[in-house]
Amino acid sequence: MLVGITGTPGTGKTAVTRLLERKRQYHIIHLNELIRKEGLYSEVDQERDCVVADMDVVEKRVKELISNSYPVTLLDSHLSHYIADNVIVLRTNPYTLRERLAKRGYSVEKIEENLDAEALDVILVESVEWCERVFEIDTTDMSVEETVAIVDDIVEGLLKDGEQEMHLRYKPGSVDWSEAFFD
Ligand SMILES: Nc1ncnc2c1ncn2[C@@H]1O[C@H](COP(=O)(O)OP(=O)(O)O)[C@@H](O)[C@H]1O
Repeated sequence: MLVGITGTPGTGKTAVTRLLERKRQYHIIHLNELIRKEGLYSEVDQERDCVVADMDVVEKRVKELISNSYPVTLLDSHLSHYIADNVIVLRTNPYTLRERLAKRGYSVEKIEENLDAEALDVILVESVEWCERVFEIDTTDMSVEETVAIVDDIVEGLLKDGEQEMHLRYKPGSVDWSEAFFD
């Protein structure tokens, strides 16, 4: 089973999947690294300082890499919802996100673009459009370990057909930054 861990940059996808990697419970693909390492992109966006992934090629490569030795492969990327049917969307309050992205040295424009995307639920909406099952976690006041524990619970629910309960608890649309951010 392929499960995407998606979300706006800075919401914690890498921190969460790196910690999960240490537990060796899941096969984990860090998709952005793979795209750069294997050149799975069609162009380089100089202005945004990023690459434009060739999603057909990327999807094919991910399917090749899915390991039969693990029941679950986690796909870490803000693009994972274009590939996986099950996705967990990590959310972070835009004010907290601003601090995280500023620490990364992002330009003001890049920070604002990402904060708008988070505040407007862009990745959540795309996920609901593209994926069969979508879960949403507000990680703002959580530790990485707490987020990992919830991801574990959701994946276990998916494996045991117990996703209904998880779905109620982490249903998409439960996070709303509009009041906090647009007042
Ligand atoms: N509850 C949390 N879940 C995930 N990351 C968190 C959490 N709280 C704080 N963080 C921190 O936020 C940062 C998120 O960065 P990163 O994992 O690279 O994000 P992304 O991969 O989504 O771009 C990390 O420094 C991480 O330690």
